[in-house]
Amino acid sequence: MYLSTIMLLGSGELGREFTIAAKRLGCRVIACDRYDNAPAMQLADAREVFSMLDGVALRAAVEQHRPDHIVPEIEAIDTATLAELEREGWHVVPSAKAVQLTMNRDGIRDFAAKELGLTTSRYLFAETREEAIAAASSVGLPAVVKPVMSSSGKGQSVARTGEELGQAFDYAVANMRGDRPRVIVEEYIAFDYEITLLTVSTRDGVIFCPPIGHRQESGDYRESWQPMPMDQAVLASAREQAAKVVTALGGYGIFGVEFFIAGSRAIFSELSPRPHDTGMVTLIGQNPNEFELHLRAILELPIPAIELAGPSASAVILADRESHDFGFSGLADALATGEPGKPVDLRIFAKPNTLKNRRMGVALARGESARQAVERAVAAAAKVKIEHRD
Ligand SMILES: Nc1ncnc2c1ncn2[C@@H]1O[C@H](COP(=O)(O)OP(=O)(O)OP(=O)(O)O)[C@@H](O)[C@H]1O
Ligand SMILES: NCC(=O)N[C@@H]1O[C@H](COP(=O)([O-])[O-])[C@@H](O)[C@H]1O
Ligand SMILES: [Mg+2]
Repeated sequence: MYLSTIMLLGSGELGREFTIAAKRLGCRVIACDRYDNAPAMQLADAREVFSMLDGVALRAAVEQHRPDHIVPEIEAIDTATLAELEREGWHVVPSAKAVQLTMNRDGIRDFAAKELGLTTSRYLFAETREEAIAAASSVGLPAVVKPVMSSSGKGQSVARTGEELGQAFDYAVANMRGDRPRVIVEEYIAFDYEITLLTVSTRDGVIFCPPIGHRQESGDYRESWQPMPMDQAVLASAREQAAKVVTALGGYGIFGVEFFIAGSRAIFSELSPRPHDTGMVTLIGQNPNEFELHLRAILELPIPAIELAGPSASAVILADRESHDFGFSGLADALATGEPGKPVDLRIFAKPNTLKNRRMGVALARGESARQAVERAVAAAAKVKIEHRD
């Protein structure tokens, strides 16, 4: 009855949109996450609640549901179990190697810089405060310090002096995920702008979405826009590097490849072997969107030319504090800002609780230029209010 059975490891907002795409094509979706009622679970055929870092529980869920495709949606997964499952014949998207290398910054950075020769910032890894401070002599100051295992900017800070490097190390270790106190100390790049190049590895070759520009605050994205107007030679360099890395990682699916653009250089930063949060902008302007592209690539279905309706943007809706009883207001005002040819739309993720700065939704808009689309998305997002009742 179903086209295919997909097990999602992680069930947040990205998994929710992926589930919608999969349901539209008649797939069966099993949504897994560490907490019940996660956004994708609300739409899936079945759910399993366990920590994705618990290899025993992960294997049990796979053996119970027997998915055709295991689709990671978050970074922190027991990748040793995924590698074992792949060896036993289960299909891990895009490949266990890609998931394993990208879970930790040290894995993907060394692979990109040393094995593939991509352009990256100068960097060193440190496991003690002293090593972090000593890294300044080769990396330079200011330097960005991040836990090797973290995402969405957690534990990340910029150090301007040796003393601050020590503090940045302590901060990274206090906010890391997992139990390996290891940080990357990397050269601070004073970039002109940064992009996500959504790169799709398909049965028929590698294809690219129009580049997405974004603005980050505290290591997490606030607005993204598409297309980012770019110099063609720099875009060509980013594409070449992205194609090289996704091909080397193996498997089919979409990858969010992040670059800093400084002058004529496209500097590779990191990559997600799955849809990217900044790529939510594709929900309003791009056809197929990033979730549909991921699904089509995984199922080895043909992908038509990627079309962009016009300049588009997304702006996040963040919570300001923790709450377990809350609602939303202002949606009508936000949606009323839509105009013919310049639509405005919303996604409310329906996460069961808020936390300070937790992303609860996103506003989407089109405009005459990317700049105008951003202004419209930001204005719509600002109209949506979270009403706390506790
Ligand atoms: N070396 C650097 N120089 C300048 N800015 C940086 C550097 N590294 C990171 N940043 C800034 O911090 C942001 C987050 O960094 P990065 O993507 O490495 O972290 P992350 O926690 O993996 O984020 P996510 O998982 O949301 O992509 C970058 O998008 C960029 O704006
Ligand atoms: N940058 C990675 C990213 O955006 N991941 C997305 O956020 C969810 C976790 O949200 P939460 O922390 O609010 O539970 C993940 O499940 C994924 O959809
Ligand atoms: Mg990033």
